[in-house]
Amino acid sequence: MSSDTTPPGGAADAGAEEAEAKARVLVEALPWLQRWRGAIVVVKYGGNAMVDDELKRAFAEDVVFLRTAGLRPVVVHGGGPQISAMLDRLGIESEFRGGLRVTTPEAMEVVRMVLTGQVGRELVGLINSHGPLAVGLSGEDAHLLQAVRRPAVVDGQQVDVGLVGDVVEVDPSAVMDLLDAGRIPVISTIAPQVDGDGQVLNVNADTAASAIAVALGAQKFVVMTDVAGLYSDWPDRSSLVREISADALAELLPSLQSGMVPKMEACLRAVRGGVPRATVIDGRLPHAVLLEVFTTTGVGTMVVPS
Ligand SMILES: Nc1ncnc2c1ncn2[C@@H]1O[C@H](COP(=O)(O)OP(=O)(O)O)[C@@H](O)[C@H]1O
Ligand SMILES: CC(=O)N[C@@H](CCC(=O)OP(=O)(O)O)C(=O)O
Repeated sequence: MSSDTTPPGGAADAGAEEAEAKARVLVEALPWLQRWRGAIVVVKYGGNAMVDDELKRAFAEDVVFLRTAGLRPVVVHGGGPQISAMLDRLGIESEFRGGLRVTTPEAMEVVRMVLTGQVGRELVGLINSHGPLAVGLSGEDAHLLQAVRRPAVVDGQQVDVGLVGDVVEVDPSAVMDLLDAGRIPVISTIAPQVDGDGQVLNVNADTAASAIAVALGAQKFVVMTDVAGLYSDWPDRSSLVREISADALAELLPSLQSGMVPKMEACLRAVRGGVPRATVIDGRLPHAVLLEVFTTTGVGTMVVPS
């Protein structure tokens, strides 16, 4: 409240400036609220946002915000660090080859337990602290995902990595049912093996998320990571890419390394599969999802059709 004892240019002006800045932020969101109303947005939750308690809560708020603003968010989560921690605790060795976890039958039991029983449950709980919104499901539910076994590629050679798969079929009907009921589906990416007699496979969560985005006809696909986005000349920090076409990304892909490869491949597949926008965002930033969806500049690297 203003007071006649406030000096000119003092607290009253500062208060007015702050109010103006807040109003600007809200008004900036208006065209995006209009544009994304009713849109299915698939968010791959991962990286730091999934291990830091404050970032976890901020992410849950973002998803509830999206839903409340009339969008239809679908969350697909990873859990690599949590799987590694549990395997360690149980004294089960775990190594990655060509970016994929070598998955023995014993490790597969842990992958399933951690993704569906731990990471998924925690996220459902965080979202549901805002209301009865989130419902967790795994790729095993209602034929959501089906996969075939795949090898890793190391130095150009195929290497057997055990119970690891690639998604070949998505039946999104269970997810659509939940969306139609106003819920927020939270998906863990365990996939039954095609003709596998009940065998389940460990699939990369970025890749599975993009297959789900395509099958749902999502209008937007967002992948969280722990860097500001894609760098064309990693680790040169001045080479951050704000927007890239699918064709330019396809050209750049062979030169990329490590964890960025499945993320950018996932974005490329999503866009080539008909999703108009795929963005890699910095999950270290609190409320990165809100900033991406409701501001004009967005955050991270956006992949668009060529
Ligand atoms: N061209 C690049 N642009 C951005 N990050 C890159 C690039 N090449 C390699 N990286 C590395 O990839 C990491 C992202 O992959 P990863 O650690 O697997 O992600 P997450 O844990 O979020 O799934 C970044 O933190 C960065 O260290
Ligand atoms: C085959 C394979 O490597 N699967 C991954 C699945 C989890 C995942 O992808 O989690 P992030 O998104 O957190 O990395 C794994 O076992 O770690």
